[in-house]
Amino acid sequence: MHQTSWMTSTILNRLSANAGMLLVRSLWDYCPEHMFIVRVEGPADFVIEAMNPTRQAMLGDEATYTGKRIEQLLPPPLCHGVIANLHRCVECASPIRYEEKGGYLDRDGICQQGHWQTLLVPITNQEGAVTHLFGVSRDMSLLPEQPVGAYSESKEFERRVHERTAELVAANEHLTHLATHDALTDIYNRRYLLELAELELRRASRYEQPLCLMMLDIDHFKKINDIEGHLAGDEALRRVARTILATVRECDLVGRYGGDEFLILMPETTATGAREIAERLRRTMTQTTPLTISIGIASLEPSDHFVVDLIHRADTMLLQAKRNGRNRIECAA
Ligand SMILES: Nc1nc2c(ncn2[C@@H]2O[C@H](COP(=O)(O)OP(=O)(O)OP(=O)(O)O)[C@@H](O)[C@H]2O)c(=O)[nH]1
Repeated sequence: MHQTSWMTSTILNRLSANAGMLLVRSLWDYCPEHMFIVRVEGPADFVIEAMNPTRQAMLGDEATYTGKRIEQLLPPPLCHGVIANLHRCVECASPIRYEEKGGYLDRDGICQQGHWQTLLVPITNQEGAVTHLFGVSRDMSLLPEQPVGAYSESKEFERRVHERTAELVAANEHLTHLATHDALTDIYNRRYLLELAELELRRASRYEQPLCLMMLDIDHFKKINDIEGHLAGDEALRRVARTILATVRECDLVGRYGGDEFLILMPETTATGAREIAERLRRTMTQTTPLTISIGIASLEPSDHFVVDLIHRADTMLLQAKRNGRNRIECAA
């Protein structure tokens, strides 16, 4: 098996367990390459378990990273590329090499462009299942120093390639943002939210975790358009989006479903928890804006196979909230 072949090789085989541990520890602590360990929670679900000091120096303290999922730490589209490679390594259950580029936030929260060459090694349990992935990444943005005066043309060429690559990466990120976000409110658009929601639903079903969906709609929104004009209507939609983002948790997925309807998918949240968040949102909306909202909540049931099942129940509850007088919350039992 790949994962044990190095253990049986010559010199390591002669080391005592303690010396072996010291060797691993020295490599981890002093290696100038980035090292990390990721826990495999599902086919497309990966949690950071550890990062060596080199990686922490670039991205932030271990405490900021450990226990977090890749998509919580890296912005799209970089996180999609990373998850795809992690998934590929789990699928083939053998080491893979790849290059990745993209924007990320450094330890000071500043957006940087990264370029890494990574070796990913699967770690299996006794049953042969891949439980963790060990990665070593070389930071390709750290180009080797060249002698002063020499290769100036190639340096200039490299500088232009870097500049061009950075422009392309930025343009690519911009296009990805346009394709995944609603142009008016800048929250997720319907298509992308539903795509993410299907993944969340599969994950929650598989691990039997609670999941709730909130559908909300502005009360008498048509009147704002009719009386104050469409620009005022647009501003009301942006305001609702901002209020939602400021009220829900970071891991909740917020998107515009269409018109004045918004969806909020809340992972690891029970119906009771969702009702509390919905009540907070309803109250904040009435206290900080001239608007009121109605909310329908549905929680994941074992018979749900697709997000549309949840949407259907949340929509029915929303309709009930409207019928029962608006500015209220209804939750599917
Ligand atoms: N300004 C603006 N209006 C929009 C946009 N998309 C949809 N609308 C309007 O949103 C309104 C939706 O109204 P409804 O949800 O059907 O009804 P309502 O007035 O909110 O009434 P209740 O939902 O029953 O409380 C319609 O007038 C649409 O024209 C948009 O992007 N901008």
